[in-house]
This record gives sequence, structure tokens and C-alpha cells, in this order.
Amino acid sequence: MDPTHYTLEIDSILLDFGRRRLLSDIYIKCGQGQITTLIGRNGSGKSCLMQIIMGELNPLSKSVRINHKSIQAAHPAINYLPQSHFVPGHLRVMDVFADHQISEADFEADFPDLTTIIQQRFNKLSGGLKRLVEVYALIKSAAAFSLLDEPFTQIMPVHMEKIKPLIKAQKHKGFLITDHLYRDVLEIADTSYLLQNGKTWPVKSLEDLQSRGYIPQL
Ligand SMILES: Nc1ncnc2c1ncn2[C@@H]1O[C@H](COP(=O)(O)OP(=O)(O)OP(=O)(O)O)[C@@H](O)[C@H]1O
Repeated sequence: MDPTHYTLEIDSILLDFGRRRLLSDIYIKCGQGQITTLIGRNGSGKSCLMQIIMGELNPLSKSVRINHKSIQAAHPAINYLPQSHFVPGHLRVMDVFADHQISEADFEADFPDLTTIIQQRFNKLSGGLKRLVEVYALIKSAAAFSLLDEPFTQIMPVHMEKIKPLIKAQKHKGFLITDHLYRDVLEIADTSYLLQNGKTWPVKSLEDLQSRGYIPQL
């Protein structure tokens, strides 16, 4: 195997909240150069699963492995876009890009309509632009894997259509993405899973989502 090619695998998760078992039968495999998507209803445990991978939430048991080697806590090869904003408000957008070693010129080329925001402080941006800056920083970051929890939330369609090919273009990275915009995530996914009743189910098509009741029959 190419030693520079990483595989992230997650299984053997048991997560309880009180008497409720939230996660019990999980298997997710995510390779570098691949986009893996996780779809599921509100409250099915998608964010919890990402927090477990990041070592931010401790379940009863877990196995998170990079190239078959178990990792227990936050790993430098993995970064994470949570649902809430992670950028400190006082930073300028240019500082956020510098922190992630991202070229301002690349951003200006990708989003010529947004060149003026580079000088602005993060807390002065609209919600959608805050999300866009954070998503862009993680997409372009050098981490081997980026976990993106609802990257498309608040982002307007014209920018979303630019983000999807940017994600696909990062062939050196692996992505694990969850979002309720299932058509958009399925469009870019190499592999998809539905999280339902604590278990991951492979998804190949919209019909799989229909047959498991995630979307209505057409
Ligand atoms: N610390 C906690 N204590 C108790 N229950 C929790 C805790 N954290 C999460 N939960 C519950 O676990 C369930 C799964 O939450 P999670 O945020 O992972 O769902 P999700 O699939 O990401 O949902 P959404 O699509 O709405 O973002 C929810 O019912 C939530 O209330």
C-alpha cells in the first residue's frame, strides 16, 4: 500500500445517554482522495459520531483507526468543522487563512465576488459568510481528513455550487461530510451511509434512502 495514503475507519462504538443507546452498530471507512457522506435524521447521532472521532466525546467503547492503528484523542491528521462557529470573532479573515496556510489569491480566484471580506473581522460577517470562510479554510487545509458537520448550512446556492467542486478537487484529502441537503452530498459522494437507529447502512441511491424512510416515496 502507498504509505502516504491514509484510511480512516470507525467501528465498535457504543454510546449511551442515560438509558438511551444512541450509537451501537457503526462502520465507516473513509479513504484519502474520497468523499464519504453520513446522512440521518435530526438527533440520529451524526454530530456525536464526529465528536467521538475527534476525541471530544467519550463513548462506552470505540475503535477509531488510521491505517489500522488505533487513535484515542484528537489526531493532527484530522480536523473538524463543528456546527457552531469555531473561528474567534476578533480575527480578520486574512488571519484565519494564514492560520490554515491558505492563499488569499486562491480565495480571490475562487470567490471573486468576496475579495473585500478578506480584510474584515470574522464577527462582522453575515452568518452565511462566516460559514463559507470556515468551510473554505478546512477544505483547503493540509489535514489528511476533514470532518464537515453541515458545511452547506446558511450558504447561498451560488456559493454552494462553487464549494462542491472545490471539495472534489482536494484529491490529497479525505472528507467525512454530514448535511441534510442529501441531494448535494450524494452528488459529490464516493461512499454514503445512512445513520438510523444507532446503525450505519450503506447508501447507493435515493431509492435506498426511500426504502429506509429517510425521504418520502416519490
Ligand atoms: N451531552 C449530551 N447529553 C445527553 N444527550 C445528548 C448529549 N449530546 C447529544 N445528545 C443527544 O444525542 C442525540 C444526537 O445528537 P446529535 O447532535 O449527534 O444529532 P445529529 O444527528 O447531529 O442531529 P442534527 O441533524 O439535528 O444536527 C440528540 O437527541 C441529542 O439531544
